[in-house]
Amino acid sequence: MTSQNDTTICIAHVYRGSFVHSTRSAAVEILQDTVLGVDRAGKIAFIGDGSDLDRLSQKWGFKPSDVKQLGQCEFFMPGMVDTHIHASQYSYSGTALDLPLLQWLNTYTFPVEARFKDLSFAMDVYTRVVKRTLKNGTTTACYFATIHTDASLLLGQIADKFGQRALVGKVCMDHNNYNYKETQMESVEETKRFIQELLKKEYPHVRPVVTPRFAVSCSSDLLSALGEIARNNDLHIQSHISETKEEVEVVKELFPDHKSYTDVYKKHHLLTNKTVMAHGCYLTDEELKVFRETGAAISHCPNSNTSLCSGILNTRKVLQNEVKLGLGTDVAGGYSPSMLDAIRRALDSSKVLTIQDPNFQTLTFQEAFRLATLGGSEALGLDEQIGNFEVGKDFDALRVNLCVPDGPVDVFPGEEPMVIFEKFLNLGDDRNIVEVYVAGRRVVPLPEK
Ligand SMILES: Nc1nc2[nH]cnc2c(=O)[nH]1
Ligand SMILES: [Zn+2]
Repeated sequence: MTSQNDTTICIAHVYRGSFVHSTRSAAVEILQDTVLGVDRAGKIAFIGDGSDLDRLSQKWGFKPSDVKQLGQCEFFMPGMVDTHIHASQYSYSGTALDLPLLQWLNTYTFPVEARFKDLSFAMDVYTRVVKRTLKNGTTTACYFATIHTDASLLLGQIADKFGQRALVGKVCMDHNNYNYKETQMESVEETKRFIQELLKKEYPHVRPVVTPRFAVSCSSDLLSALGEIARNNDLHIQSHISETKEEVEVVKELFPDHKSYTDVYKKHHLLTNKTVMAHGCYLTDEELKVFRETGAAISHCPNSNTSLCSGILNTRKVLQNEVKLGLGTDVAGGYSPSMLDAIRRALDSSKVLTIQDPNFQTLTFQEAFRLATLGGSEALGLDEQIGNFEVGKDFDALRVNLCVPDGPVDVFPGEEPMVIFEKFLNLGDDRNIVEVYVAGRRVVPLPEK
């Protein structure tokens, strides 16, 4: 189906059925019996009412018989955005959750990350994490790799091959107690090489992100150099902030001339409207104000925060301060690579705050869904392109079917669309995510072999 209309847009696919998404004004909007057309470039060309199909087909030059009709238990939702995931930690996800952060890094994380010097190990782990997250509905991932440039480039290549939208960061760190680190000069030179080589590939949906690991493992000179690289190349930045109390204390000792942890990043030009900082459990109101002013975002990683006993992010306070907020799995501090898990853990951790203070306004499931989709796109500065179903955005979408044979969810007669949707968020899994699209390309089911 490739006919042209008078605006010369070629419609590649048309879908009819229910579409569930967030908008700026509604955490969840359910569009029933809706028709959505995707053009050859993978962008949403039109959205209309099912009753208007004949007029739409004439206007856009497609045959009504070419329309793909969704089933009764099916709907489309936007692809999920994992704003913080360590691809290099995927091999031990689901294990090693018995130590606090700084000990956990030295005991489990650094020895595994050091292995990515070996490109065949990198190939195996990175292929598996990209496939696993795609199957679970992550259409966009903001990845930490390791300090190794070639393995980090390989992650970009693999994301491109399987069609995942990705920001990929070569990790930078020039001091810690362990033997897994670079000199400041290596870190800077290799970051420049990584950016140059990744951009040279011209992958349509894979971009580099400047990645100081965190202030604990980076010298002031390294942080400054990375801030400058990001500015000179107009790049995204990612790091960690205020995840644990102990870490906040260490940063105070390392950077005694700075007002706060946030101030350390701000003074090194690392807080911009393309920055995403993971965790932020212990940020003060004053620090949140700096986030809002700079346009920097927070990635809320609730599974990790609980699994490493790090803390609880007060998401309500972050939202009230109008700081951009997305969700992250933070594999492997978070044990699950699934963004559905991140939604559930975000709800759980918010409920814990309500248990502690009954006046605390618990996050709703609709709000958690928004964080996993549109919120994530805002946090990564990609909301002009992805995050919901708006004409002109890329078609990044999950086709969800709650009635798959032997699936994890039972649907009963007469259940309302919002109930079916809530069941998917709380009970669904990858068996229900029957198709995944990134920029109009179907990437799940995964290619055979
Ligand atoms: N959760 C988590 N926090 C960090 N802080 C610095 N590095 C890491 C990491 O790999 N995981
Ligand atoms: Zn992390």
